[in-house]
Amino acid sequence: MSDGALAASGITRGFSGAKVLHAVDLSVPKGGVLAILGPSGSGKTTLLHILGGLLRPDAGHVELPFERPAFVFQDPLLLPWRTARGNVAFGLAGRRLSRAERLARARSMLVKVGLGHSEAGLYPHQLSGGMKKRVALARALVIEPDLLLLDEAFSALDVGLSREMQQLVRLDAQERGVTVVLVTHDLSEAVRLADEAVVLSGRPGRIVTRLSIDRPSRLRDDAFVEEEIRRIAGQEAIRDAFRPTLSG
Ligand SMILES: Nc1ncnc2c1ncn2[C@@H]1O[C@H](COP(=O)(O)OP(=O)(O)OP(=O)(O)O)[C@@H](O)[C@H]1O
Repeated sequence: MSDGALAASGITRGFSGAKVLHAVDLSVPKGGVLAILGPSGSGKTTLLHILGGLLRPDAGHVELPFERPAFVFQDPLLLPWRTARGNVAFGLAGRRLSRAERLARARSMLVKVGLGHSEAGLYPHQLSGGMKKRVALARALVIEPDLLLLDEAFSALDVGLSREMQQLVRLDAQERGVTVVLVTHDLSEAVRLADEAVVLSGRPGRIVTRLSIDRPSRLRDDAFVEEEIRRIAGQEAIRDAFRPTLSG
């Protein structure tokens, strides 16, 4: 593919002789949102790292036609010696921007993730887990990525905040045509945000089903999301992947 799509074919990967991913094929059109779902240990994070070029597959190929990929890792990985504002501005370090401009952009992105002036000056050890996650998201968005890779980016947030952050990503993706790949355990997050989802089997992870969520994401209200989850949850592959969540 040469139309700006992210494309992966035959992705296989193991660690110390144990196969974690087997022959995964997927593609995401430019500006599309793909969710990766699957049970714990099915290789979702490994696949995300391969799609972002952080890890090489043992076999297979990834086409990665992007200039500014940004990751939000499961662990926020903030620099402990920098404030929230400093951590976000750090993402802009390579740009030809004055320090004042970098800090101004960082401040404004922190406001978008709901962190005001006083929080912007706090150090990571002074931030709650949810606040750190928001700083990590701001650090990714501030560089105006053309590929955004999210690994459980909203998982430590309460429901309201998680929805707000999802909305922020959705708007950013729509306005700038960002391609987004997100790993999640939360089916409702996938149904709200993604155009397509792939579901991995237990280890070694291979794609057992693909779902498409056809309604434009801005038109997915709570009733649609609930109905779609019911429909999807009826599928056997999804029941297997989400057994602990769905039975709760
Ligand atoms: N760097 C590594 N070295 C050795 N084993 C690894 C490494 N990275 C991942 N693994 C193993 O690969 C398997 C898949 O891990 P991965 O984190 O990709 O799964 P996951 O589906 O994202 O899991 P979870 O949902 O629990 O986060 C696990 O058994 C893990 O222990």
